[in-house]
Amino acid sequence: MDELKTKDYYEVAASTFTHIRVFMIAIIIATLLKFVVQKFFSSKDENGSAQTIKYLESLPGPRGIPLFGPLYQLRNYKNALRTLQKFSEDYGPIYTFKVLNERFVIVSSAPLAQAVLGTSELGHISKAPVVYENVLGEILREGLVTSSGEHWKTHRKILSRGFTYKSLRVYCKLFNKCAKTLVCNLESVFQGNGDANEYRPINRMIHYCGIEIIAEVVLGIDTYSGKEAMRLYDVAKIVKNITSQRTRAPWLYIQGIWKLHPLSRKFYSALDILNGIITQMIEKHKKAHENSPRLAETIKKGQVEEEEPCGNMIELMYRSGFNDEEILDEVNTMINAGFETTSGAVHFLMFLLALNPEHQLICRREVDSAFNDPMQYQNEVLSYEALSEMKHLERCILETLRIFPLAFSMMRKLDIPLKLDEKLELPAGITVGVLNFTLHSNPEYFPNPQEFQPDRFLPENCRKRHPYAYMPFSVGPRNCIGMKFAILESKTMAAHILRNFEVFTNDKIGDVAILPDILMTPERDYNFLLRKRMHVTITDLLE
Ligand code: HEM
Repeated sequence: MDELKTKDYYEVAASTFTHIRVFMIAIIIATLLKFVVQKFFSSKDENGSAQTIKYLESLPGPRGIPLFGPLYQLRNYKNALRTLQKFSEDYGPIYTFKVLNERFVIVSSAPLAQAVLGTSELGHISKAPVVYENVLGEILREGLVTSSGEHWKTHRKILSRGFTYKSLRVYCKLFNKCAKTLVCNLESVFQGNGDANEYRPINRMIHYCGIEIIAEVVLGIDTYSGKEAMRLYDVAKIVKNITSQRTRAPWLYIQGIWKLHPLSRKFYSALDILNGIITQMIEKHKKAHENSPRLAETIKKGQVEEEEPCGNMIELMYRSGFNDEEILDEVNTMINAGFETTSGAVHFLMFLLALNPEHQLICRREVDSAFNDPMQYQNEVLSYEALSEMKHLERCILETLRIFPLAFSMMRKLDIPLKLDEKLELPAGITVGVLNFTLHSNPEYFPNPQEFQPDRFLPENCRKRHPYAYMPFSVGPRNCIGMKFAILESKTMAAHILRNFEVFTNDKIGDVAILPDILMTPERDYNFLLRKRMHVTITDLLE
């Protein structure tokens, strides 16, 4: 574990650049070889009728440079999201390009996005090839994000039971507990030694709160002990950081190069530790539930209500008859899909509320009225109902995810042809993608898209919008299973922060580049000043 300290990671990452020339040569040779093999020895080039191919060829799109297509235009990593945005503006709602022999079609209108993501006719079309298979596939394997077909369908149905209304009500207590620890941690930073007016990052503390929640909900780790969750945080962070590094360096997608790279050793050691923690928890739960019937059996016997709330997800998986490998894959998936997404959203939310104090004030009024109501705040827990009532805070979260939709690209490899409209059918074999941030900044759907306007999400305004114009959680059969969980968790963290602090920032939106890692990631953490609020609660008065 010691050898996996973040400092070491940066040292190793630095060595990437000393090897860069060797890798550049390797990548050029490898890509040339791949091109030659695909061009001359493979029949996998574009499927579809001559008419479709002609149509695809006629679509606009960045042609870029031979072999690498628009990768050259996207080489400036800090600007890459803006470049993709510009492609949509320049080439319209559907455009195409090729990288090596792979054809990509990108759509950025709501009806076309619906045709891609809304269909269940395709069975469950595979997730995007490159990143999913080569990079994320190593961690998530056959988990929900990366699997397809019957396996996906059965697992999705079972795992959905971990996100029902009854389960969410149970998690609410835990969200509150972890959010209170977050407030204590923030207090110790801003009220401890040092300049009380200094602006500081808070991202690490928000992320730590996120992992505590996931550790307890998914793995059943008791976060009161703190130690286990901290270990999980350290190791999950290393796996994630290295994965991000790899996403930025396409030559590391090539297994031969990756396996020789020093980062891969670090990656596999961290992954082993992560899998070790999960395996330990699986064994623990197996022991604890040795004598209780597996859920599948009890349902058959009609003894358990469908809607029984979930204790934790390992228990749900074990009792539903998943084997150890399946549990490992799904737990890794939930940790990766559920931890940095939500905490990243809270980080962006705090930033946007600090930039828009008038909305911070409206949210705070909502929050205070819940905290001051003994029916809504009992035994130091904001109830599920209280959180559901915080409508303006919810609109601020939705608006935050419009501007920063963390999981920004939904790519699909077509297993069978896909009809986009009456005239156009995309052939099997190509990769089609929807970039939600381009839809979210389309003035046709969101006038003045650069402005923070939570009222866009008032019910009357939502009704007027195409259902596929807004999709931070994707839409359709493969939408985010954790959407309600994420909104409830974000609300709880934000409510506790706003109850205790006034939030300021000295950063501006353009100061920090947003990087297209696996998730949208600010190039550096935003800086905040948190001023402790003085409030007297009804409970205080009664005491
Ligand atoms: C703000 C927070 C979150 C955002 C923005 C988000 C976004 C998304 C998006 C866009 C997808 C679709 C990806 C695609 O189609 O390629 C997705 C899928 C998924 N998300 Fe989330 N997510 C969030 C939180 C969570 C949480 C808290 C969990 C679990 C605890 C979770 C678990 C999953 C899983 C398992 C899938 C795959 C679903 C499937 O393919 O059936 N997510 N998420």
